[in-house]
Amino acid sequence: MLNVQDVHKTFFAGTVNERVALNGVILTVNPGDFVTVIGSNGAGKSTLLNTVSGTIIPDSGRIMVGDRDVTRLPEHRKATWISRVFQDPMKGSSPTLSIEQNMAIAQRRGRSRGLARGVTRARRHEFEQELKTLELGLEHRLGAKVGLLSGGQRQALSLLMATFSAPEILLLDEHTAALDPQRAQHVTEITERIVNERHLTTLMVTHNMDQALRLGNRLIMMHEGRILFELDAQQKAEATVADLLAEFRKLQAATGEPTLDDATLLETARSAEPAGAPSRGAPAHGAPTGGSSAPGVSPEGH
Ligand SMILES: Nc1ncnc2c1ncn2[C@@H]1O[C@H](COP(=O)(O)OP(=O)(O)OP(=O)(O)O)[C@@H](O)[C@H]1O
Repeated sequence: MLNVQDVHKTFFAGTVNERVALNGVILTVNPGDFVTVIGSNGAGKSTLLNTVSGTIIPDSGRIMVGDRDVTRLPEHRKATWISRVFQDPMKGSSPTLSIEQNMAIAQRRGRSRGLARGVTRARRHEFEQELKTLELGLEHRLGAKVGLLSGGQRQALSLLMATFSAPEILLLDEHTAALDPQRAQHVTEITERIVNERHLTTLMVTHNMDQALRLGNRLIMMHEGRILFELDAQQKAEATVADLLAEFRKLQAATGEPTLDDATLLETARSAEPAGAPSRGAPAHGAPTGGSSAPGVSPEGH
């Protein structure tokens, strides 16, 4: 379980460049929950993931993984419990090592340091079985250098490696955003399967509204460092991309600032329903989150 308790983070506090990135985030992700995270530009989505993973230490508040207080632990100390897949397919694996060497390291992650000396036949067989599930033919290329793989193959491998050690928390940071639509779709399907099969407790940031609605059992929308509203599984099932876009537009009207960046518009254009399609009755005013500092979806409250 992940428990984010009233976390605040301000960059360059007290200077002209001050940026409030997290402004009292309260979030409980229960075991097996798959929470998708959307939000306006600079809403604090990445900073939230960074504070959970340990890349950034919050100014105040607490982050608990199970009953451990991990607020001030650096990233490498959290690696046993928290895994992350980044947007950049180049980040999750070592290009100069083979697929099996990368997998061997991933398997040992958080347990001991250094490169596994050799890969036993049993482990190789295990790796092959794991790779088969990706349906990319990588099980036949265990000795190939990872640098030779395509972005999509590499991202699928990163995802597999990130989930190898059965992390208590899986963080997905726009992990399909850099892929072309077809590969993004494939990695999305793999994500859904792995998370479900392994019952992983997952937090996924995405600019793709369709993906945010289709995947997971909860959705949160962030704005200005807070969780503005949350949809539960039922509400998510009933909501449409058009409903989510309407929420962004409401925010834009209230703040006078653009809330949708190019990445979101592009991703959304790919997946949005035809203009004028009837809403499936989305809870346009999503349920207030259990601990959200925002009273509901209404931007007027901010
Ligand atoms: N390392 C940093 N140094 C200074 N300011 C930062 C840093 N990281 C984030 N910020 C600022 O904190 C705020 C939140 O940024 P963050 O990247 O978390 O938002 P986001 O929701 O992920 O945005 P986007 O969807 O546009 O990537 C922004 O104003 C951003 O400029």
